[in-house]
Amino acid sequence: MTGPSLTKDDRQGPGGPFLEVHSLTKQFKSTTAVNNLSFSAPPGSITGFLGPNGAGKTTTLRMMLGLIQPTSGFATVGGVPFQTIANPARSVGAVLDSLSLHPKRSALGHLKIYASAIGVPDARASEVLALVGLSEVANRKAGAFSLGMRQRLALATALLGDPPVLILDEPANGLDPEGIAWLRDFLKSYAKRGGTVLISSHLLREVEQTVDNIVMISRGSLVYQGTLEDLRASGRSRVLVSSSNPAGLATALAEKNVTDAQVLPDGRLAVVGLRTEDITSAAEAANIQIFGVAAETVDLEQLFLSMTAGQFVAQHGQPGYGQPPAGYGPPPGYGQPPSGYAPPPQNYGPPPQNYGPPPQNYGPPAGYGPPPPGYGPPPGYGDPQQPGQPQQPGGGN
Ligand SMILES: Nc1ncnc2c1ncn2[C@@H]1O[C@H](COP(=O)(O)OP(=O)(O)OP(=O)(O)O)[C@@H](O)[C@H]1O
Repeated sequence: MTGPSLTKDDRQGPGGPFLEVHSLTKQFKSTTAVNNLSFSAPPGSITGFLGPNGAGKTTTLRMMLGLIQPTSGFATVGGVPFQTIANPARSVGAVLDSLSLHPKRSALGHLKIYASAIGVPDARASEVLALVGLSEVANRKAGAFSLGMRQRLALATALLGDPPVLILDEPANGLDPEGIAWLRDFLKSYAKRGGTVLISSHLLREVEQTVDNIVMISRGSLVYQGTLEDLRASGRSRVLVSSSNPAGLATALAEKNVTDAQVLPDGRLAVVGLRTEDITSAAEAANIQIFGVAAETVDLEQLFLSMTAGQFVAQHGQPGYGQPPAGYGPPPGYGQPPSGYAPPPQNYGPPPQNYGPPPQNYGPPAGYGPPPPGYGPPPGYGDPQQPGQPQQPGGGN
């Protein structure tokens, strides 16, 4: 990595620049796609930018790269506003859309064209092909490439300027498990050398093995920013207790300083932070009979779905949801929100009546299936001048 064209007093980490977003907002007529969003991606690590479909990820990335104009707010690389960076392709490598290739042009030929456009020597084209493992097919026509090979070629294009920052929109889309494993290793070694990586996904599971940090959004607003480790810790196990007196048991546990115990709609008490044997001994001491105890672990995907569930409530227009109750946060019984958990947006609706702890076979919330008819990129989405081209930052609005 040669380093970007930034000034000396840039916000640099030990190995590379911070990527930062400051109060970004984007309004498309009546749609607020991104709402006062701030976050940062530190160098030397991989940050996952997560949110359900339509949450505002692509819009955010496009604003960060100067491809569309924010309604307000701005993004910086190493402390420098993106628009003022002298040679953006050498500072930030980005892949937003799937690559549009001339089918008769070879992979090497394609890269040479981009190399000359950003002013790097032709030899760099062969170097990046090697980096993404495509040297053997350098002269093969791109029209015959699989989706996975096209993804690699798009990445190679982003790497041409040897940038210290990579921004990839849903890079795992269409990759088989082997391709995902390859991408993970590639990004990890890039970050290990000091690079700053931001990758978006609508599936936490897809990037769980790859990312170090998480920025989670729902309906354009931040719901969590922090380490994956902290998010995991917040989804820690709980114990579900059936007893003769759930409220009495909660009181008995509170006397032992366990305040994270809540009575569920089915009458069981959900307790976080105490071992089963400690719960039963507290029950015995309080003369409460225990009928059954079940330990439950919440997985990350469940947590992700519960933290972004408000988006679906709003999107699918379920009736009767007014303002959120005070202090609305993650579902009851799931312990304290993770340290980076942000308060829900103002217009975040309350959970549906039956919203509670996810059942054992908890799946996506209702409506999380196929998008409603007609859902898709809105008209005018994308860059009309260069449909599907790898995004060379700094384009028009
Ligand atoms: N050019 C546009 N004109 C009008 N609305 C838009 C435009 N671009 C995006 N939107 C709307 O903004 C919201 C956020 O869209 P965006 O594509 O940024 O979400 P996303 O999180 O990237 O979703 P996905 O994972 O499906 O790509 C959506 O409601 C979308 O319909």
